[in-house]
Amino acid sequence: MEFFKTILIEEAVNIIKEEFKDYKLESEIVDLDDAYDKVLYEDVISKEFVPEFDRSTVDGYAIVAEDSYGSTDTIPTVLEIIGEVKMGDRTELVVSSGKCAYVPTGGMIPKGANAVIMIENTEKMDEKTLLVQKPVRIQENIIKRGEDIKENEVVIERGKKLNPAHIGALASLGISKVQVFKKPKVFIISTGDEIIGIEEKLEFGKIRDINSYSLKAQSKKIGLEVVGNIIVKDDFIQLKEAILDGLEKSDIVLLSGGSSVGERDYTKEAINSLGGKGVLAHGISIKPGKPTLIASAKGKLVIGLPGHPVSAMTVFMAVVEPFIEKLYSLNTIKPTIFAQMTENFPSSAGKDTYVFVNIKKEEGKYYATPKFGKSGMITNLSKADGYIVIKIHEEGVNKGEIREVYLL
Ligand SMILES: Nc1nc2c(c(=O)[nH]1)N[C@H]1C(S)=C(S)[C@@H](COP(=O)(O)OP(=O)(O)OC[C@H]3O[C@@H](n4cnc5c(N)ncnc54)[C@H](O)[C@@H]3O)O[C@H]1N2
Ligand code: MOO
Repeated sequence: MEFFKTILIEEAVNIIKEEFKDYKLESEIVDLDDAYDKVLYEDVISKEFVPEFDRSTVDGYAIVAEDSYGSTDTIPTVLEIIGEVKMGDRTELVVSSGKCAYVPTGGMIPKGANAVIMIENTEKMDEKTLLVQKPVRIQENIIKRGEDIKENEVVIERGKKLNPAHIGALASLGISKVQVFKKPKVFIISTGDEIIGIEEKLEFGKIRDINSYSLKAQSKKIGLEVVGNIIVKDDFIQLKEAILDGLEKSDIVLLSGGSSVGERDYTKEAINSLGGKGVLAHGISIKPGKPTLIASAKGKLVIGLPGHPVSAMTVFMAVVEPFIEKLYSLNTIKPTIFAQMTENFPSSAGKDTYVFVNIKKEEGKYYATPKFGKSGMITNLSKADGYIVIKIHEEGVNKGEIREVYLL
């Protein structure tokens, strides 16, 4: 029987990046309302200043700041109120020393004024007279023209995954259509005689198809479009046809199950029968997830993930995600925390070990407790808060050690 020679995770990722370096994502124009979580295709360059005019950040009186110097409750400065700025209107008022004008929050600063004193730091004696009871600095409570965004400034760079704040920035510039990367398409195949659809009756010996669903969700999470999924039996012809169908409909085919070395593990054979380069690597130094296949069929990426649900998801995170990030030219910083291990956990010799953990926060400090479940147990992952990676050269992790925990 043929056994696999494992390669490092980094090598696996590099093989994929190198082999598929010519994969280029197309772009599409979408409405701003549909742009959230998509990746920007081109730098957005501002054609305007935001704000277009100097605005007040508070409700108050536009004044000449120097007039207020030394003002207190007991010795206020007396100013003449020359009028009121109307919200949304251009103002023709001109403020000079000894004068002031009322401005609402967001209102235009009249010419001559260089600060706004908050209403609560003043007292209006009558329609024409204001007492200023506190000093303000020059430019205090004013947002200057272009202070937020300048004309010709790169507002958002290509390759940014658009978050709600980006959407707001685009709205501030009146950009209602955005050019984003088209999502790469993925087709998902679950293999195994024992695998049944989740709505089918569960007969003894059968297993519900977890992987199609968890992999679809993981795919969506990282910006892939799932174009289809199917369950196939451990049958060479059926498997080959399913892969061919997947290759026609998508850019990436993900299989799970049948990637090991058992007698009914046809994945490798089926991929190799399609022509092209076929299997590029079989076996990665990762726990869980060692029996992974990386292949090229008809010029497209095919990944054979292990059948165990946690293994399949782990390999997806370790190998598929970095490739998709590269495709999108993304440079995401994964959210992590530093936590103290509450127990020892052994590593597997010759592998990067992914250890799922539960996190507790006590008196401002994080504690991570490793989970000892098996890779066939989905709750080992669904009940976890994060994971740590024990690198290949390390001898496990010790109680009391501080570790970086990747949050799930
Ligand atoms: N002789 C060896 N045997 C095995 C090795 C090895 O190195 N030498 N590696 C083990 C490891 S580690 C894993 S992981 C599994 C991976 O095997 P396969 O990828 O061939 O997966 P299957 O045997 O088809 O399935 C494994 C397990 O997962 C269940 N499964 C499969 N698909 C799904 C699905 N869509 N939803 C839910 N559960 C699924 C399946 O019923 C099996 O229980 O190989 C070991 N063996
Ligand atoms: O490595 Mo397997 O993927 O442990 O379960």
